[in-house]
Amino acid sequence: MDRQLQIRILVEGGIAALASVISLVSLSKGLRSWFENGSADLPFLLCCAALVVNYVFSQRFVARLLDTAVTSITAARRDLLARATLGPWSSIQERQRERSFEHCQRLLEQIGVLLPGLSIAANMLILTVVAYAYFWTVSVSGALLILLGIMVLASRHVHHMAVARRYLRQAEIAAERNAGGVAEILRGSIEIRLGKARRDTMLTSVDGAIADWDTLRRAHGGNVAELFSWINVFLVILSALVVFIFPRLGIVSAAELPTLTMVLLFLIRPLAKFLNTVPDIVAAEDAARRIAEIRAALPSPEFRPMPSTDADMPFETITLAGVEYSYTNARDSRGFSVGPVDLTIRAGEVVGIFGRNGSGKSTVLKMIPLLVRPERGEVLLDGLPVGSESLEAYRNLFCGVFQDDHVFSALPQGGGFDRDLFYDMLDFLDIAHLVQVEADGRLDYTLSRGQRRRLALAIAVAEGRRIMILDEWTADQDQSYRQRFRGEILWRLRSHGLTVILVSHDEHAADLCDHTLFLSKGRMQAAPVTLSEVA
Ligand SMILES: Nc1ncnc2c1ncn2[C@@H]1O[C@H](COP(=O)(O)OP(=O)(O)OP(=O)(O)O)[C@@H](O)[C@H]1O
Repeated sequence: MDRQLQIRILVEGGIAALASVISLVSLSKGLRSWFENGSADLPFLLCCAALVVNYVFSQRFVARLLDTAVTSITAARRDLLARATLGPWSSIQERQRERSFEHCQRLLEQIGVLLPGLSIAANMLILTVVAYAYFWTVSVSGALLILLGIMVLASRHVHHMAVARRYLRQAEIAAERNAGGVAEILRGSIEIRLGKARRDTMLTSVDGAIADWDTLRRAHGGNVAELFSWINVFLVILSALVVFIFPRLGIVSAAELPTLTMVLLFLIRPLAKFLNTVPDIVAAEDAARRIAEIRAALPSPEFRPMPSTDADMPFETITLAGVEYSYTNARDSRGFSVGPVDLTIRAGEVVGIFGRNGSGKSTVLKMIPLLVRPERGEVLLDGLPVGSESLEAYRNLFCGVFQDDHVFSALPQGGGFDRDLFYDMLDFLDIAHLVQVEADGRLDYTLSRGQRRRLALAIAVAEGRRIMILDEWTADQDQSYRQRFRGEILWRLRSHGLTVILVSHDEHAADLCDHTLFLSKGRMQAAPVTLSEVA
């Protein structure tokens, strides 16, 4: 929030609160002079004018505060979206596993729900401060005594809020464990239903998190209830002090008592409202702190998106020059290293990457479109390194079907997507009768895993890019389709002018490639006579 806005909010809140107090004081004065002299036009007029000012400014104050908070939440949501779409792929994968994005969205939602109450509480706080300031004009000693009481209450508040913060934080961790466990149960819903031991283990773990959340939230409820009791007792003592004790001690005069009683009654309402909102303020403050922490740990966008990118950018070669990448592994101090790898991909070629499970094929494949950034070596496009300014255009050369592929619920709009070619590909891949495309591009289908990968291939082809990446596309296909892939499908991809980079365990696929790369334990290996010889 910029300083000018802060000042504006404070001034508007201050004017609203001052107008409230003026309206009350003038009403009290007006009533007194009406009873005593039978006329009180001026105070009543003042009261009405102050009420109008109060109406206008408190509305402005709350609306501006809400507006500012909503603007910050919207900015945070857009920032998360930018990081999710433009952040480095490998870090996003990592964060998604930690469910940071989901968590942030939930916290933002939580703040959104608390916002109206918080804005009104802020208005109440200013009102309380102004009403209290009025006390000083009537009785300094009375105001000092009230200050003493407020300080005692504030110390209880600080204590209870520290406890509340601790409970809320621990409850949030338990809720996260619960959500993570339920998500895992849903992902493994088949295995859970087939194995009692597995189900019992998961249930014990998730139920433990539920029990922890239950205990912590109950403790939080007890703590908040105790604080509310303190607030109630304080407000009763405060009223008794001002109305009964102060006049007897001569701290306020009998003439001032009606005005003070009115201001007091008026002060108690916003004070109670504000104090009761404090747990929500703590919860919102805690959520905002967690959001700030999560956002600081989330990777920033890798590049500035371009207004438009040439979907058909020509290229001649892509070269991996001595690229290397290492995974650190908490359980294995050696981790896993891939490279150095040298590979040149020429436009129009079919390039195959082969090797056993865990030999680093997918890692090399992801280094080609720079989804995984090599720690050493370079990726060159037509002999030139790909800088962050050309990263988006470079990545736009690629489409593909990856091992953990995702078929979006709707077809891409624009960007060179060829609907006719898509329908043609559905037909070519024998799934046209199983896929329905709605008028708005949404896809409606029920497909087996192998068929879903055919749909992913149809979409990728229709996207009209220059390079197709296929990571073990045939792994889920039946024998006849594997054969078809080696013949017809690969031929069809070539006929569309596509450069194909494929990872495969299929012995026969190597024969169809113009260029091959064999990997063993992350290192390049000379071409073996048969694939089973790859070490
Ligand atoms: N995100 C990661 N963090 C840590 N290690 C990883 C990660 N991804 C892969 N690895 C490790 O890197 C090695 C190579 O993985 P990669 O997926 O590149 O192999 P692959 O040859 O494609 O295997 P497969 O044929 O089974 O798909 C594996 O041993 C794996 O443990």
